[in-house]
Amino acid sequence: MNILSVRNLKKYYNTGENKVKALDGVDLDIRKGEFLAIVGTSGSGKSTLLHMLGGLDNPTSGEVIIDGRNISGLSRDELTIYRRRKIGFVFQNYNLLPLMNVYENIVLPIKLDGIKPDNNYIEEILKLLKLEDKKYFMPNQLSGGQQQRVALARALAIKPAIILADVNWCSLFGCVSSV
Ligand SMILES: Nc1ncnc2c1ncn2[C@@H]1O[C@H](COP(=O)(O)OP(=O)(O)OP(=O)(O)O)[C@@H](O)[C@H]1O
Repeated sequence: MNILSVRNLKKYYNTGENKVKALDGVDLDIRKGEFLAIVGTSGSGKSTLLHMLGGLDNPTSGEVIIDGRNISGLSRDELTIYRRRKIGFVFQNYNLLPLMNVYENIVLPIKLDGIKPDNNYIEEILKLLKLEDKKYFMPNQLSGGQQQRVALARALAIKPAIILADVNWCSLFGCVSSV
């Protein structure tokens, strides 16, 4: 079963005289449980694709079907709810709320939905991501990698249909950096 399908997806940006064809007819099928990494040079359209898949921006044309539902047909309000329940996002800058601790950040999307968090499940995720001793730490007390894992924990906590992660190669696979 396909959990995500994309049909002839286009995104053209019009900036004055210049038209940028960031996506020009993308087709994609991803099955349940499948992991797909999209790699490409800077400016090749990865973030644009991610935004279209997550319903964060409207495509020029084409369809995005998540878990059997064509998100192009949803109203803004329906899309907000669908996104919160079905799609886990991990943004490149993590988007953690600085005045909330690790636990509060993780359960925020669940609480926004008016649902009581399943604390046993949250504990499982914290353990899986080696964050159990950081539960009450504030984001600024965490390393970059720990912050990224909190963002992943928050994405997992809603038990989403898909997770969309905008991560860089180094933070995923590790690389030597010099300052
Ligand atoms: N809001 C916008 N208005 C106009 N052009 C845009 C806009 N957003 C992105 N673009 C253009 O679309 C193209 C794709 O950009 P995008 O951010 O998707 O690339 P990317 O592959 O994610 O790059 P990077 O790896 O550097 O983050 C670029 O040429 C960029 O200039």
